[in-house]
Amino acid sequence: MLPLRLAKPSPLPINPLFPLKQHKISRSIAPRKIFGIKLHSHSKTPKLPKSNPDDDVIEGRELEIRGLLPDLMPKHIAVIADGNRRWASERGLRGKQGHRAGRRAMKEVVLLCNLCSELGLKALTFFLFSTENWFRPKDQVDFLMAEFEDMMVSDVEEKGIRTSVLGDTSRLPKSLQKAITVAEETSKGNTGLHLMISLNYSGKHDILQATKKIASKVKDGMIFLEDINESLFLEELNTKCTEFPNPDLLIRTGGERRVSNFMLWQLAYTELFFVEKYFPDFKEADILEILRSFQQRHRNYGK
Ligand SMILES: CC(C)=CCC/C(C)=C/CC/C(C)=C/COP(=O)(O)OP(=O)(O)O
Repeated sequence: MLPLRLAKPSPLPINPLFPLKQHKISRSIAPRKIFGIKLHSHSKTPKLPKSNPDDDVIEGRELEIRGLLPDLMPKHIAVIADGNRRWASERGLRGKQGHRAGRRAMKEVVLLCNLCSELGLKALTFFLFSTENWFRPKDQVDFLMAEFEDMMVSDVEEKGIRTSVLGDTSRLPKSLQKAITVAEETSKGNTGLHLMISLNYSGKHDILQATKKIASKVKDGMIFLEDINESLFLEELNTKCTEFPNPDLLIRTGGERRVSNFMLWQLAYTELFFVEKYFPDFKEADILEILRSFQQRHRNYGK
């Protein structure tokens, strides 16, 4: 595991798909809103701005996205967005302000990953509320629930993004459950990035509930014991809503180096990146640097 301290970006790798024109990025495309943030694109799946020979402007972010290698793009990124309260406390702010700042940082990550979907990134999962988080002070839990609901209603407006919630939603406030159902229903046909938000999620619970469903199918004679294998198991996990359930890359901000009961089955061969920064300070440049670093890792899946 790499105790990643975000270092200076390494030189951009040459991208064989964009070898000649990648230094000329057009600004001329009219902006539209994604997740409350302006984006230069028109279509449902965001398009990277096209090169324009008459335009000498270099947009750093687009340039860096173009520098990534589509063949080595992760299909699924998972994020443990940690350190929001510590960020607030160090600034003499209240925890709520830290979570609001985290929400803004989350929008930035979602926006960037949505742009990366054109290069092959398909899914992004945020671990926002664990089954253990219920033990936090009630006013903090209530605030987070209200924020999650607001996020479902206000932020999940982006046309290309599909939203799903992972976890046992039955314990969430009824109004939040309703907002989740609406967000999932209205976005289910979207073909851009698949944003998965873990609420009241526990990796152990996910494995247990899958085991119970499989056991009951065996008991009812719907399947044989011999039918149980990894792919059948995956079909019963919370991540069954995506074609890419196993994250290729996990990012945890906030300096802790553990997975905290998150996607325990799905993380078996995930590349782990631990970032010292608190989540509200986690910016586009950080995720781009991690993507470049990920593309240089050798993955042999134990072979
Ligand atoms: C809509 C909405 C609220 C969006 C995103 C905000 C966000 C990133 C929430 C993460 C929630 C959470 C319980 C983080 C872990 O600890 P912590 O960050 O609370 O604090 P700590 O690690 O400093 O103790």
